[in-house]
Amino acid sequence: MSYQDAREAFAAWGVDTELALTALAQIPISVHCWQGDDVRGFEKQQGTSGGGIQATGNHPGRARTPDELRADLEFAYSMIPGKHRLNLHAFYLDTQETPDRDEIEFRHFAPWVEWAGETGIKLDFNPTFFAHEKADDNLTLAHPDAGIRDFWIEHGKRCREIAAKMGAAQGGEVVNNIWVPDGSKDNPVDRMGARRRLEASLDAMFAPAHDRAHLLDAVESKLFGIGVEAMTVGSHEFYLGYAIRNNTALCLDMGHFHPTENVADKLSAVALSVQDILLHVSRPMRWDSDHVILLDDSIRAMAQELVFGGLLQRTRIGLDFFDATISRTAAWVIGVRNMQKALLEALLAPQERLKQAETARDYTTRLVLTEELKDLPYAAIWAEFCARQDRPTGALLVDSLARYQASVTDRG
Ligand SMILES: C[C@H](O)[C@H](O)[C@@H](O)C(=O)CO
Ligand SMILES: [Mn+2]
Repeated sequence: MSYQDAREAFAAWGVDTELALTALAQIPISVHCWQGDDVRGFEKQQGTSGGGIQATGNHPGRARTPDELRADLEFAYSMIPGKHRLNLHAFYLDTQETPDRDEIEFRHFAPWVEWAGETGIKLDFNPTFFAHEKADDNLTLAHPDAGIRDFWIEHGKRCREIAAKMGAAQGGEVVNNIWVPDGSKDNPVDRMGARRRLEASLDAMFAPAHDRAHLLDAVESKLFGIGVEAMTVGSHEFYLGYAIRNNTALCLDMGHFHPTENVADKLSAVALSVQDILLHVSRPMRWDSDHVILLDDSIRAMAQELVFGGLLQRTRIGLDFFDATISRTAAWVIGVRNMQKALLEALLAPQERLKQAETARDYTTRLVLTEELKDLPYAAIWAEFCARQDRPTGALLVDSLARYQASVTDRG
């Protein structure tokens, strides 16, 4: 179907496709660097992946150096319409030096900052509280040993400083998201002690003030991980309270709740108490398995809540998945484009009409509408969005992804 025909089909429902296309072009997605190398990072001394997160698979083409990762990212962005961001983890530093986590500085990320300036791809940041000998027992900020807590507090402080400097360099806000793996494999007897230690460590880490225009602190909760099945210290309730008390952003990772929970439903609930929200859009399969996101009901529901709830302005959309069984660059492209497609569908919905039916308690009309809307020609609008930004769709996309993958398969 042509764009013009599709545009008329939506106009018949009172929807202006041009407005939707303009809105979609303004939604940045923070692409997670760690899909490119299976969450290994570029420190000279490598630890285990740790923290209950693990990429599985051995597809050829893993980025082994910062240059390879940047090349892969540039290719991925060239397949994705719109202007997006890069979410960098601290252990992706790019330097010949070997600073420990409590010694990293802004200069260790200079090549990334330079690249961001050249490409216009702005950075977000994350401290790395895993893959390190001082995190081997899945305790960092909540560790009973004050020396280990201090080590990680220093890491967190330095990351906040680095992120704030990145923000100053790129002229805007950098999200610095904190996730710690801390928890307990078996039933603990002093949950309160662990949570008090985590709270005190976070307080110490957040004590230095930074310009809010350059730094947005976020905290990420989790239900459980491999090796911390009995308790995660930084649970949802813990961080929801912490974010409210301390005015930080709250990060909701779609893989960090019970598999039957509807994470989209949480957006409007937490938005009443928390100003800024960060999403880690992911696809858990039976557990926090971090599969590449599909254009499925969970993603559609998330996008609809963002749009219908008027939450786009105060939500930063980041992705979090890593699959080493398929082309890593294709994984990025598929995942980001699926998030965009879900947002486009939500932007193309006759929102007021749907809400009117619900307010009038006319649930029959609401149901007829939601089901009939599924037949609208979204693909033609998406194809137009890609065409206007010179991005491929369909067979052309498949060919481009395959060609790039073939060019990196001989990496050792
Ligand atoms: C690498 C990320 O920081 C990590 O995936 C974290 O965000 C997470 O979700 C841990 O389960
Ligand atoms: Mn996450």
